[in-house]
Amino acid sequence: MTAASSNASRPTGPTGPAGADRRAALAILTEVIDRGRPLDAAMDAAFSGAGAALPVRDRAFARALATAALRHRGGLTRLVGALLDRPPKGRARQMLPLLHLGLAQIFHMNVADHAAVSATVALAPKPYRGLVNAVLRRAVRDRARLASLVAADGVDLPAWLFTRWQKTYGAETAAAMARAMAVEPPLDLTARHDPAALAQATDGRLLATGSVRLVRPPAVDTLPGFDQGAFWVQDAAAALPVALLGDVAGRRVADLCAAPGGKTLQLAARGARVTAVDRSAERLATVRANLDRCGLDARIVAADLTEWTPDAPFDAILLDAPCTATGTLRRHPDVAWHRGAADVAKLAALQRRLAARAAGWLAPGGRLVFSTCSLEPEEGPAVARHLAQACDDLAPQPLGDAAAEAARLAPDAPEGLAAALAGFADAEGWLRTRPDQWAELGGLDGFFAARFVKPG
Ligand SMILES: C[S@@+](CC[C@H](N)C(=O)[O-])C[C@H]1O[C@@H](n2cnc3c(N)ncnc32)[C@H](O)[C@@H]1O
Repeated sequence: MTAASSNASRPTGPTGPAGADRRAALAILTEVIDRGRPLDAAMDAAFSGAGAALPVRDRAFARALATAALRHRGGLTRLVGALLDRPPKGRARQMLPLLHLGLAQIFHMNVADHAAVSATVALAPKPYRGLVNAVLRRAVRDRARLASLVAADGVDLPAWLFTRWQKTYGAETAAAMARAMAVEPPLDLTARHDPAALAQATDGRLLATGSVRLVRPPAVDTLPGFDQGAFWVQDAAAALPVALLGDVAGRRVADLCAAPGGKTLQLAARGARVTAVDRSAERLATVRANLDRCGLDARIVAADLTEWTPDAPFDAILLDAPCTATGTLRRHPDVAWHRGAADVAKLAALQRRLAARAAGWLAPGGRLVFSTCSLEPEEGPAVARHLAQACDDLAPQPLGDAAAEAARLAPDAPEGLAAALAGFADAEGWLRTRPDQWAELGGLDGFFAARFVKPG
């Protein structure tokens, strides 16, 4: 196991037929890599139909294995290159995902070498068993030499992304971000009412910002309070943009680009009269299901925001815009391989367009927060600057010190939230979180948020 291990290991519990877990992992990885399917969708597909019979323990292992193979894809590709005399051609290329799975177990998981090798070889079609066996055995034998080949900073990420991060954040921070991306993240929950009670009930850690953090959690729907809607899953950084809107109780609030709904739930739980807009009816069904589970309500509108117009202005607006999501690679490592530099430019243009439209829907005296889960400056500070320049009647409200932030928060905000927000301010006063921050607590997703006010 290398220093950047996912620490993923086999959970306890009954198992299904021999090899079913690794076969599911192979199906997931093949869907993601060969067919460009998002990891979550590929997992849903693998665990439905015949896959629904797979025991919880096998599912967890399949999920951990496929995720580790994607999280370390850059390094695994390099390892395969070093282990094969020449790149595989034609049908032999089909063995690549299998080799990645085998090597992920050997280098990044707590799996015994003999089990990693024999169970992976068993999945190979007969003509390729010898090849897979030879490659994996050689990997075990040469582990120390090979580990040094994949020890370089950023080796697991596609070059387009790591080079960008080095340019934007500097070599040291980019390396720390890449290291943080290689580690299995904790599970963060947002409480509907009482974060302290939720932390106690789930044996979690109450963070200064009010989120509850669980390291090595059981399945979410087995946690106490799930059926009663006491919480929803939301990274601690993803919960911050709503806090920037301050006290929303009784206010008309637009949640633009709302699905799957973490921020809609936060707003509704704080007493806002929420209009949640998203163009995906399918994803809005998840918002509705989560609202129902938590006993909350919101007006849901399925519409394209480049065309939709509200019938009256809003007291507050959150625009959590579509983005490359490079801040969420800890949970969605597939994103790095499905996106490229051209997507950054394309999505940044859409963000500018949506932000300018949203600004026109804000009532005088209202606040607007623009956010993305991207680490790319074009999808954060550049959009915020553009909005400030393009809209005469909108003023940026930079993050201040802890006292200034405390005065802007809702009266029942968690005690440590104002200081935490102040600590996340970048040089321009926008909110910027990075995966290497709060490392001792298990890290954070990368988020950007900019706050504006429309003078009354
Ligand atoms: C980053 S996700 C939003 C996450 C959400 N705010 C949350 O906290 O759960 C972006 C969303 O934007 C939606 N979207 C993308 N383009 C859109 C458009 N032109 N109009 C409306 N929604 C759009 C997508 O369907 C997607 O659900």
